[in-house]
Parts: sequence; structure tokens; C-alpha cells
Amino acid sequence: MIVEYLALFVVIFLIVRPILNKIFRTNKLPPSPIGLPIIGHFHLLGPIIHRSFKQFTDRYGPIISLRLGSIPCIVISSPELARDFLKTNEQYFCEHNASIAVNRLTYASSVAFAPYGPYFKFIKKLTINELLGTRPVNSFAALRTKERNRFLQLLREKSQRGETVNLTDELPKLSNNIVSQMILGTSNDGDYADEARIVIKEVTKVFGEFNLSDFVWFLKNVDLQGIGKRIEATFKKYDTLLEKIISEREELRRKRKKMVSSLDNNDIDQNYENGVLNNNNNNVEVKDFLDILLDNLEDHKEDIKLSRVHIKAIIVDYFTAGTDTTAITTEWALAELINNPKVLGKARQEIDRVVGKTRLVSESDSPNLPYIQAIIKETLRLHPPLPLLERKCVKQCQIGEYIIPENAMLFVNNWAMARDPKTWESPMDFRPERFLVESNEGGGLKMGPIDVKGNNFQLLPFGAGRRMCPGVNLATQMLPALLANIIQCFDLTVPDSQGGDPRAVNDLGVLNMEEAPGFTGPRLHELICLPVPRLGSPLISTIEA
Ligand code: HEM
Repeated sequence: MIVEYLALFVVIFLIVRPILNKIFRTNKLPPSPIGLPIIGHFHLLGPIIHRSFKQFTDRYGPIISLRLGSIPCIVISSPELARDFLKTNEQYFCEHNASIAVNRLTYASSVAFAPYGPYFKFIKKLTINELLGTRPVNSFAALRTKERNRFLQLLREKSQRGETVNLTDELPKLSNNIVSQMILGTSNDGDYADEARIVIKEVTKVFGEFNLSDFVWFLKNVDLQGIGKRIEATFKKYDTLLEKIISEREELRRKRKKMVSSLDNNDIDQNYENGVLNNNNNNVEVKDFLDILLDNLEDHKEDIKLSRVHIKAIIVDYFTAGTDTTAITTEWALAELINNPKVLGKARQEIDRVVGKTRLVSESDSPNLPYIQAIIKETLRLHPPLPLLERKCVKQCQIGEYIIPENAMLFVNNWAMARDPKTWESPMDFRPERFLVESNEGGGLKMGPIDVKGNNFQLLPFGAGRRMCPGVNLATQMLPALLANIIQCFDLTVPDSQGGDPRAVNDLGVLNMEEAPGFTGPRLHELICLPVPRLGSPLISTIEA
């Protein structure tokens, strides 16, 4: 009997509460589907969270509130709301929300999840000056060319042997080689690459999972989904790897110091040129980002003193943030081009007209290749590598008619915004032309006003404002040239037997474009292609790594 009364009470409470809220406006939260006690709206979420959020948005409008366990969440899905939250009220949403997985896997010292305070500002400045600002990104152009050429060579070898290439596996290797050499130096060319990539894959997977322990307070220490166990296993693997990388570097630095102290002042002047030490074995050592971090650790000259744990966390941050995002963008772009041969044809026409057929496209050609750039933008629109921007409300605030509670999670649904016909004409079509406008100078097309840097809030693949992605320069330099090189040199044909996955491609040779669950919106099916040199392209024999 008591159970029946209790059930009746819960049902009445669930029905009456929203009505009372509406009448008395007691909580002024945005509209919300009916939730359950304790778990809130968890039971309504499917495996791909941004899809579930879009279904709620289609029903309740562009701003909704949810409760995931005990955590209030706000989901927004329009450029106007994105501007309200990320620009007009940016001070309330300038932090990322750190989950249990993030805290453990980044030693609770991640820059990406740090509060917007002195530590974050110090590392951001250091990163822009030494790694990801325009100057350092330009200074690594030769490294990127070398890695792109290696990738093209791989495609050439595969094509000569008549073998397929698994792009889902190979593209992250390329991006990880670039990011890891930018951080750890070119002498580490591939030393840790395989181990690092496996670990990064595991880290990004765990980051993307909704862990009940994050949301239901009494499950905080209960590992119902087994995620905690996987976090620990992943942590052990990469902590060992990072210790190895840092210890080897410390040993090398000790040797370098010894060598310098054995030189007299004249020798030092002769051996050091522009901050570069030549150790007489033609072995020139340039300070890389890891050296700069270790300088801070050893010298303690800066206001912010880094610890070994900070350094490990920073490496994890940049490895994970920079690898999958760029690889997945290239993979989706190639898949879209395979499914849209007209777009591919126009892209090639542009390359042949601007660059010709006797040399490879280089990064410096990008400004003259607006159609290629528009393909990258269109890919980032339809397949944003971070389908959900996640922020945390650091202080209760009022936005429009709604009160946003402190510690609420904010989700900006990039994926849903790209599919809104109010913002985009025929949103589901892959149409790079939407980003181009007529050029006054001699006809033709040029880039239109919508950029990827969040300035007009229609397109937010890199986020916006103070917590916007610092890798945007690197990604926008790297992606157009890589895509252009691949399509300049090869036709990618899709064999029916996509690694034995019958659903990856249909009878007409059209690729299945479904996504898998995950932090970075990966493709459900691997992209496996047979590279065939473009007819008569003499370029392929000239590729040098
Ligand atoms: C296509 C490539 C990439 C995309 C689409 C992308 C996207 C994003 C997004 C959406 C955010 C969150 C921004 C926000 O909250 O407003 C972010 C943050 C971040 N990204 Fe990227 N990213 C890419 C490449 C990179 C690369 C190459 C690196 C570095 C090597 C990088 C490092 C970071 C870091 C450190 C953060 C945290 C920033 C902070 O907390 O302020 N990203 N990225």
C-alpha cells in the first residue's frame, strides 16, 4: 500500500511541478522534458549525445534545461544564443567542465580544464609564443611538409602494390607525428609515435563517455559502467610513457649542460648561434616546447612555477587535443569528396588552375585556393570534431528570462546548429559554395564573411572567446594543404569490401556517413581506400620526404 501511495505521489509531483513552475515562475529554467527523480533525464539519452540533445531541441526550442543526475545542464542550439552565452556573458562561462576521467587522466592539472586564472593565462601565453601562435606555426612549415610528403609516399607505395590504405588509422599517425615533433622536437621523429597514438585513442574515448559517477552523487565512488577501471588502466600506460619521455630528455639536458660547462667562453660563443647549440658532431640541438617547460621547472624564474606533473598534463592536453581533431576532419572531408564527385572535380580544377600539375600544393598556396578552404569549412560545419562545446557556469547569472544556476553545465550543440534550416540553406547538403562570394577583382570566387574563428557565431568548430581552441592557426594551416595534396595526386577508390565491413558502403559505392559515439564525432565505419595515381600525374614520382 505504501509503495502505491509513494508511486502516486511521484507521478502527481512530476505532472504538477512543471505547471506550478510555469504559473509561479519559481525556477525560471529553460523548458525541459519530464525527468525522473535521481537520474533526471539520463534515461532519455542515446549513445550519441548531440543527437539526443537535438531531438529535445526540435521539440522544446533552441534553449533547454536538463538534469543529468544532480547536475543541471543547459543546451543551446542557435547562433543568437551562442553569442549571448559565449560573448555577452562570457565571464560566467569561461571554464571547461572537468569530469572524473579528465581529472585523473590529466593529473588534475590540465590547461584545457584549468580555471580561467593565472596558471591558465601563463600557459596560454607560453603556448601562443612558443608553439601555436602564427610565428611558431609558420616556423614548423618544413616539418609539416616533410610529414605530408611521407604520407603521400605511403599512398604511392600502396598504389604501386595495389593495396588499400586504412585512412582512419593512417591520418592520426600523420597528425600525431606533427604535434609530437612540435612539442618534443624533431629528433624524436616517431620514437614514441605508436605507443602515444594508442594511448591517445583510449584517452579520447574515455573523455567522450557519459560516466554516471560524474552526475549521480551517491554513485561517485561506484564504478557501475566499468569506466573507472579503464581510466586507471589508461592512466598507467601513458604515465609510464610520459615518464620515459621526460626522463630521457632530462638525461640529454644533463649531458648538454656538462658539454657547455666544459667549453670555455670563446668556445661557447662559437658553438652557440641564435640559441642553437652545435655539439661539433653536426648534431644541432634546438630548444623545443618540452625544453622550454623543463627550463621553467629547473630555473623557477617565472612567476608561475611548473611541476613535473604540470608538464605531463600539458603534454597530454596537446597530444589529445591536437591529434584526433585534425585527423577526423581530413577523414570526413575525404569521405564527403568521395560521395560528392562534382565537388571533388571543382576542387581539382582550382588546384590545376592555381598551382598546375608540375609541383605539389604547399601551405603558402592556401590563400589562393578558396574552394579548398571552403571544403574544409563545410566539413567542419557538417562534421564538427567537437560536436558539443562544453562549458561550466562559474556563477549564477540571468540570461534573457532564464536563471542559469552556478555549476550548471553548458552545452553548445554545434552539430545541431549545422543542421538548422533557419541558419543554413539545405543544411544537409555538402555545399562548399555557401562559404564563397563573387570576387570584384577579375570575377571568380573568394572567401565569404563566415569564418571558423567564432566571430559570427554561425560556425563554431573551434569554439569562441577566451577559451577558444589555441590550435586554430595550426589546424587551418595544415588542413587545406593536406587535403589538396591528396586529391592533387590520387583518386581514392572505395573497394566494396571495406575491411570486411558490409555496411560501410552501399551497392552504388556510396559511403555510409553515420557517426560513432565519442568526444570527437568519429565515423562509424573506417575509411579504407585504394589510392590510384591521377592519370599522367608526373608529380607522384617527385614526392620526397
Ligand atoms: C580541426 C582541428 C581542431 C578543432 C576542430 C578543435 C576544436 C576545439 C574546440 C571546439 C575547443 C573548445 C573551445 C571552446 O570551449 O570554446 C578546443 C579547445 C582546445 N584545443 Fe582544439 N581543436 C582542433 C585542433 C587543435 C590542435 C591542433 C591543438 C593543439 C596542438 C588544440 C588544442 C586545444 C586546447 C589546448 C584546447 C583547450 C583551450 C582552453 O581551455 O582554453 N586543438 N579545440
